Amino acid sequence: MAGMAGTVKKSLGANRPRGAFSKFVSPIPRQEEEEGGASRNSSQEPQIMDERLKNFEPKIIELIMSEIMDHGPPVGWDDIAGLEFAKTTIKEIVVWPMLRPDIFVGLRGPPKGILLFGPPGTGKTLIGKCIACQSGATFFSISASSLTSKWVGEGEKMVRALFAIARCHQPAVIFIDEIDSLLSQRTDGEHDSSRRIKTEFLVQLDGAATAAEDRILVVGATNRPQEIDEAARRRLAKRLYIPLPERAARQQIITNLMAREKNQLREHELKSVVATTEGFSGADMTQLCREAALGPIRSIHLSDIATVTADQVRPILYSDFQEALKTVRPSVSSKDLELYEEWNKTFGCGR
Ligand SMILES: Nc1ncnc2c1ncn2[C@@H]1O[C@H](COP(=O)(O)OP(=O)(O)OP(=O)(O)O)[C@@H](O)[C@H]1O
Repeated sequence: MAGMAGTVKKSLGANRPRGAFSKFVSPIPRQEEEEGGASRNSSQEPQIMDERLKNFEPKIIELIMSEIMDHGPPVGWDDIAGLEFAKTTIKEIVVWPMLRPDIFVGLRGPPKGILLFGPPGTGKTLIGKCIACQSGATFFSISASSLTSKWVGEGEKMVRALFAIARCHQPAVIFIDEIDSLLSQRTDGEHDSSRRIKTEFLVQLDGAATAAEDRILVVGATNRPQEIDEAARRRLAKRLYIPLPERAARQQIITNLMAREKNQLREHELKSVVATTEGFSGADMTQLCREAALGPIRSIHLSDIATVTADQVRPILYSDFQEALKTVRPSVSSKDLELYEEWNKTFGCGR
């Protein structure tokens, strides 16, 4: 994962800038609460340790709160260019039900798991985060490969603790990147530990699905949907294709990014960049803009770089984009795209 959703340092138990529905009570004491606790009226303190977490090691809870619970800046629907079908579907099937659980009951009940699939860098993580922000939910974001590699031997416990903490912070969105590495259909040669993590994950997913009152949504993201086995596919009932950005979306990405920079990109020049970037992902577009933004800096004489003032730096020009296009290439091959289209036709829930 890259970009705005991933760059902000996460801090332990910090309050998140969320919507009106947001709520956050840290289940572990914060530093100042421990230190200053004696001098305050302790009867007015909220109950800090949630009963439901008492069987988990504080170390694991702390790890999840600091590394997995996301406290970054909020993401709105307008920050995500294009993807109108996916955005509309998601608002209807998950965001509204999270905001109005009273009317989305019975047949209108939300799915407990959805799958976002498509090429890398197309905004899957942004969508996951946006769902959480727009529904006032706590956002937990984890890469499945870190469950199997980073926390060797702890993966299973992590999964259990993650769902338990999410249950204490409802509504909650658990975003699992590279979910294919957790739910792959490969069985031979599969390590015992990864099989146990997978089993635990499916148990937790089923648990969340049967407890109708739990407002926990699992959002899985993958660039390799064909690796996901049938059992997991069935549980992630809503499967949405997140394709490469179309022309209008590519234009919006450039416009949004350039709005914050000094530039002299004219309308027809913008259109020309958009036309030449067919096949670029959202992440490629962002990379292109970053590269073009370096153009004005590169044009400064090396001996002046230490003394130049910010307003002496020239605006970003069309020629900077032309130069950037020589080095930034699309990262997704057309062969890969065919695979996604094919999988979407067979298993996707959409157009
Ligand atoms: N549709 C989009 N609108 C705006 N920005 C986008 C879009 N898609 C991608 N980006 C840009 O690319 C960056 C990477 O996107 P993101 O992490 O959401 O992709 P992803 O699909 O989750 O990729 P991966 O599969 O590699 O994790 C974003 O932070 C953003 O800067």
